[in-house]
Amino acid sequence: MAQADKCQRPLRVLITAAAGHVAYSLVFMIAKGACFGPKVPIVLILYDVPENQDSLHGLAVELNDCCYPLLNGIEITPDIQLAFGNFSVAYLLASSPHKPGIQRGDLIEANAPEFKSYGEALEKYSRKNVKVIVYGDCMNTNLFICSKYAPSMPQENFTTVAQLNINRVKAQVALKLGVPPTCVRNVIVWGNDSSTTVCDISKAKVIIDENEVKVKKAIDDCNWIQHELPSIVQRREDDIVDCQEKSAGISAAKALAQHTRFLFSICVPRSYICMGVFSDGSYGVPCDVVSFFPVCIEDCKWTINKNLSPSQFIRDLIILSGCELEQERDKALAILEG
Ligand SMILES: NC(=O)c1ccc[n+]([C@@H]2O[C@H](COP(=O)([O-])OP(=O)(O)OC[C@H]3O[C@@H](n4cnc5c(N)ncnc54)[C@H](O)[C@@H]3O)[C@@H](O)[C@H]2O)c1
Repeated sequence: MAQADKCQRPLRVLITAAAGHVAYSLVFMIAKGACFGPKVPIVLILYDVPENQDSLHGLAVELNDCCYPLLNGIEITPDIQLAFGNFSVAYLLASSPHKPGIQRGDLIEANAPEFKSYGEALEKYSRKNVKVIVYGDCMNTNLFICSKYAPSMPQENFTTVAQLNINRVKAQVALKLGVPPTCVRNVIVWGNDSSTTVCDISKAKVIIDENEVKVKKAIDDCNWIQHELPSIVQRREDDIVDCQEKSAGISAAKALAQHTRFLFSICVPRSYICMGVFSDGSYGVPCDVVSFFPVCIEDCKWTINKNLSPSQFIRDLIILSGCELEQERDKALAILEG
């Protein structure tokens, strides 16, 4: 196994809502090298509300007891200035979990002030070259708000995570075709992370009996592809919450780890990569919203992949999801600015 580089300065990684369910799985992924690779030493900065500092202490004890060679330190704080004052990568996890019966508007209302305060803290206390990964319900709108209140921070520094949606599509396609999910590639998701997320398998391929074929051809069921598959993926989080009364934890952390490895070019993908990034108007998505797009990564910098030509059916769905993003952005701004 690769050894941690003892000469390298540890990477300082901030996690917000760190006493929560998603963070509980994520910290172990980071500490064992699943996010930044097996050679990068890590200091974790765990930020949560004062009432949950005991949980953070318990988490730190568990992490220490794992004896991960990469983990060089754990800092725990309810102080936003301390948390945001010295880090290189932040996972800004939303604190309002999805619950049965909760409306999307309620989540926007709960998240907007929190991500405003994260944006203000980034602006005041953080270096301008940090990378910020935003995750959780309404993540694309949360990123928009966070970046708006951190105006001197380049927009390229911010991304949201589309990988869980991609993994969910891959898992369903694999199930339908009776193959392992690793045989499925080139799934794309566009738009918002909501009931309008666009699952696009028009370019996806699958290996069946050692031959790579188009997923569309292998499935050959237009209704399943256009309606049933997106509906399963969009309902997935509700299904999990209904069963275990909390959000997805392990699968969310795995998606965050994959996103990180792509973003920092730690692994070279065999497939399209998708992320939530600021729109430049590509594919008819309005400018000034954050949307899932296929992206290319070079030297840890993303650019929107503009070489794809989605079908008219997919284009219409992307535009619909873009309209929802505009509405959510405007709702969040109205809450914050009156
Ligand atoms: N869409 C999906 O598929 C999916 C999957 C998993 C998680 N999620 C989302 O990810 C987010 C995190 O989920 P979770 O299960 O970890 O939530 P959780 O309820 O387990 O944890 C939330 C944490 O946030 C903390 N918190 C509350 N207010 C805070 C504040 N002002 N500042 C900092 N921390 C604060 C709480 O103390 C708690 O530790 C939620 O939005 C959840 O819905 C979405």
